[in-house]
Amino acid sequence: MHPRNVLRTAPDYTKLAIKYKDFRQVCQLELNGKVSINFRNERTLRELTKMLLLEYFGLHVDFAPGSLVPTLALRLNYILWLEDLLAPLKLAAVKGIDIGCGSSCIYSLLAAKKNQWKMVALESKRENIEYARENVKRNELQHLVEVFEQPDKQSIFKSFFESSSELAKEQFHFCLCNPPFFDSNAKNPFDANTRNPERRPAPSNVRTGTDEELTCAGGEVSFVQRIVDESEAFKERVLIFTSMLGVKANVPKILDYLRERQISNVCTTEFHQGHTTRWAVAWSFQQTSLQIDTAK
Ligand SMILES: C[S@@+](CC[C@H](N)C(=O)[O-])C[C@H]1O[C@@H](n2cnc3c(N)ncnc32)[C@H](O)[C@@H]1O
Repeated sequence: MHPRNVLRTAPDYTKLAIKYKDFRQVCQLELNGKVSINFRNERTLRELTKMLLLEYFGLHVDFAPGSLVPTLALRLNYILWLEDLLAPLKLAAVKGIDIGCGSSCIYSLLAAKKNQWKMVALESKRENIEYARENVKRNELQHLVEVFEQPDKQSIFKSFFESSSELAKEQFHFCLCNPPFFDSNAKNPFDANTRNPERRPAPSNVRTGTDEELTCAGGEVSFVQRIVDESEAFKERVLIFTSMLGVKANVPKILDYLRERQISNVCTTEFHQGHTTRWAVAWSFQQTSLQIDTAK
């Protein structure tokens, strides 16, 4: 985990269960008086994420029924990596784009609340847009986060930059993305595995999220390739383009895709959270060299 991740030290769930009633209701009390958490239960994960966001960041967040429940440790690792990438630029005010913010709007809320970054959160799913806007409002972050309704699921930046939004005229320092992972064209989309079963234990968390949130034609590789394509069209509008990847084997595919387009200012990283590892790629068309691999 990133050295600055507050969840590097395991939270005291027993203390937190005493403090938060809704979280207490999904905890199990062990014979030794400590509480345990069943990470395989969706409701438990919801209450856990809600409670951690409130405890560590004072954020009140709700999720659309059935939608993706984000794990906080991973989202924080991504934000902290972005902080590291941006640090050499010594910017007074940071502006970012969150591609596919989900119903929680978690990345934009964290970026705004933790770092006062100004965020545009793009989302294509109607219900997620409504929840995301409500989450921004509930936390009084409307001055920092604008949720933009993506009218075309095939579009990444185009619809936004060509919209009449005042923010569309601005330049952004970064974009981030947790792309839909599974391939909707596959026979059994959810059979795709993110891990090598011989080397890594089974995931401890239940999978959450609707088909629409988790799948797209071609899976995450196609989605990130579309970000690369559109980054070429909008290279002057965003300084550092980034995306997360759910599978290690997809990292070289994206690096090859970037290389084929002669995009050479590139770096990668790994996000470690317990048994779960994720990867991320960053690229830029500007001169400022990106930090090289910083596995956290
Ligand atoms: C895997 S979820 C990530 C949600 C959230 N960012 C998180 O990490 O918890 C991907 C999100 O992208 C949205 N999405 C898919 N295609 C999109 C597009 N072209 N533009 C904006 N959002 C899109 C989906 O509806 C979904 O909410």
